[in-house]
Amino acid sequence: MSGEGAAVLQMQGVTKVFNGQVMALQAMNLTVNEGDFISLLGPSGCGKSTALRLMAGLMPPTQGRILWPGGQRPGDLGVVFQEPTLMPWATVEKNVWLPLRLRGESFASVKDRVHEALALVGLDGFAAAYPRELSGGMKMRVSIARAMVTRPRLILMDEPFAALDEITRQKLNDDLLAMKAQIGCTVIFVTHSVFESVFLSDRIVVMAARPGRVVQEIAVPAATRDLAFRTSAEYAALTRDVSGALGHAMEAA
Ligand SMILES: Nc1ncnc2c1ncn2[C@@H]1O[C@H](COP(=O)(O)OP(=O)(O)OP(=O)(O)O)[C@@H](O)[C@H]1O
Repeated sequence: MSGEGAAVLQMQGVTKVFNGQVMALQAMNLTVNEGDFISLLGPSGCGKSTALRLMAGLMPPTQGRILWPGGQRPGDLGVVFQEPTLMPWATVEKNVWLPLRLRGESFASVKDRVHEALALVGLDGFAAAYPRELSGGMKMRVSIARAMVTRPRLILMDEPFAALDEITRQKLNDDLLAMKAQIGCTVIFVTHSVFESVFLSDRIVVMAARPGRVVQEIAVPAATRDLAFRTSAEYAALTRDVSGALGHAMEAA
């Protein structure tokens, strides 16, 4: 499902100014519908992470409003950052347990859910491993399992695959779409990569810097997201369009 559901999040004229002088985000409007996969794409400093942190409720906007029409609150969100941020002293399963532990759930009472989340990311055989025993891609899978273990309706991802090699990144892109389909969540995904944004998204929000702002929204109407799409003329044409929009955004900055 993509983009056909009810609105889950609305940003209305959201502006964020840091220290009274840095306009990190200017008058951002965005409606996120249930089931959407939306990418925020733009150059460094255009306010992508600021937008995500505002959505997560980690700080308030300076102006404007963030509405949750379905009644969902920031506490129901899953968040994945560029660094996997795992606890090195804890096993994989204990890392994934963390959000449930913070809600007061004992490990024994949620062990099945933890293992389900690990199966979802293809790591069911690694529950007892420590982070140091895992590759970069596997650590990111653990981080995604930790975000999904509470079965949030909305997952915010801040350049989660930027530090990974291209092959691992493509595999995680494929797997992320499969996981999204399996748990039926909505995803907002920050990236610098035109290719990644076109492959993953229903809509791409192109942003420019100084001040950080939205310059264009581009729909990606592809019916399937697989190797055939990745190697199609349609994909090549879409990446050309999005690259062009990004080029304009950078000239305008
Ligand atoms: N806590 C803060 N205090 C002051 N300025 C900040 C703060 N956070 C972000 N900024 C500034 O706001 C602007 C937008 O930053 P933000 O991190 O949102 O951009 P970004 O598009 O995510 O960049 P990148 O792709 O490099 O992560 C930048 O000029 C940044 O320096």
